[in-house]
Amino acid sequence: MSDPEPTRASVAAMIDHTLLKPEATSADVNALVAEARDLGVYAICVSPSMLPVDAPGLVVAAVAGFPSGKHHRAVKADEAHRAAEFGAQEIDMVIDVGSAVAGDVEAVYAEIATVRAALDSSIVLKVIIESAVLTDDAIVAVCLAAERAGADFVKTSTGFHPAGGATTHAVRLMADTVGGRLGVKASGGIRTADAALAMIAAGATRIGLSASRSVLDGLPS
Ligand SMILES: O=C[C@H](O)COP(=O)(O)O
Repeated sequence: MSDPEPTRASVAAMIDHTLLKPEATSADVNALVAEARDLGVYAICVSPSMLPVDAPGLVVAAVAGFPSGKHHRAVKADEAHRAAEFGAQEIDMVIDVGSAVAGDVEAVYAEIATVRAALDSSIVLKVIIESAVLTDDAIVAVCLAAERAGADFVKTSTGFHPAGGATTHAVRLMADTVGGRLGVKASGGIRTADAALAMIAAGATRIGLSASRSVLDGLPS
């Protein structure tokens, strides 16, 4: 039997409603929380400096090593640990993409494992791989390293890289590699309902969006 057609509510339940702009203020975060409630999304995702966030009923995610990933692994681990202390239930960490490009998968594994070790096992760890700058082989290798290091999700993109964000090709490859064992989060540049539905059809189990309202407004209720 085929899966039921996604609805506004079912897609909302997969969304991390995201605000990661450098110029974001506390008032902007409060507005994000209010909109998240109104839209019925799963989680909000913010920068760690904006924690704690008063958002009862919503999962709170924060990023680590964002957006470049060019932070020492100990810094990412400390940032993730502190974010969890300040209420984050999920951490979206950026890998050192250069290590992945260079084929140094063990370096990528080591930094993910370092962040994982800094977090209670109840904290969901998502690994941002910046798929737009990786070859297919590198995407597969990094996804397998993330699984080995104890990540819960692999995630396509920061949304801040000039090479681009999520593609259905990358999501499908990531889902084919670790789907069913790890979640797959599509994020970066998803602006329409059709784009979100294409990501879900390709295997995404979570969608990261700053444009949550306009995406959901394009779906049937
Ligand atoms: O991590 C999530 C992304 O930053 C969201 O990107 P977006 O603003 O292109 O939706």
